[in-house]
Amino acid sequence: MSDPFESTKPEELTDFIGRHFIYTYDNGWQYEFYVKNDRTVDYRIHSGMVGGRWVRDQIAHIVRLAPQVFKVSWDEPTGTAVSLAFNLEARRVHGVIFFPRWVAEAPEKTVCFQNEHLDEMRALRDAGPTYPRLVIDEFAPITFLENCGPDNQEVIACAPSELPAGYADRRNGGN
Ligand SMILES: C=Cc1ccc(O)c(OC)c1
Repeated sequence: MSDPFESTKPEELTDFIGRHFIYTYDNGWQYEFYVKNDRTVDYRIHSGMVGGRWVRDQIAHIVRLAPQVFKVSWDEPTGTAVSLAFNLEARRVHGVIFFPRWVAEAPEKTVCFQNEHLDEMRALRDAGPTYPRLVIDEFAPITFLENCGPDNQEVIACAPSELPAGYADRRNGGN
């Protein structure tokens, strides 16, 4: 902590692991995100360019940048790269997503429960085209936040469309 450039110690992630979020980017895209453990995230996309898509057990790089500020980064089987900064104190996320060209051209090809289509996604990634990438960065207020503990398999366990009506509006924050 005295050296801001030292890497994150496991105990510095305990505040973050197990957190379950819903947030809506300023462009209207709504995401639900669960920090399963220090290397793994699950998510569901409620609306936006790839609304309906959901993913479990995505391996990610997770670090603490400052007290209550965490960064989560990963590269998906589709070739889409994502980096998210969570500010728990301010209840705000900043997300950056780098879409390969083929996803920008046909986002619907990625709308599925990805875990059941991993080989297909890698084949589409390898077929491309990859460039030019579509880069989108946005802020999002966190409208729902709870702690579900680590390695909870019930948090992200069904498609967005299978959730009870109004689930994504279950707010516990003023934003
Ligand atoms: C593509 C996945 C994904 C998951 C959570 C996010 O907040 C996100 O923001 C761009 C993207």
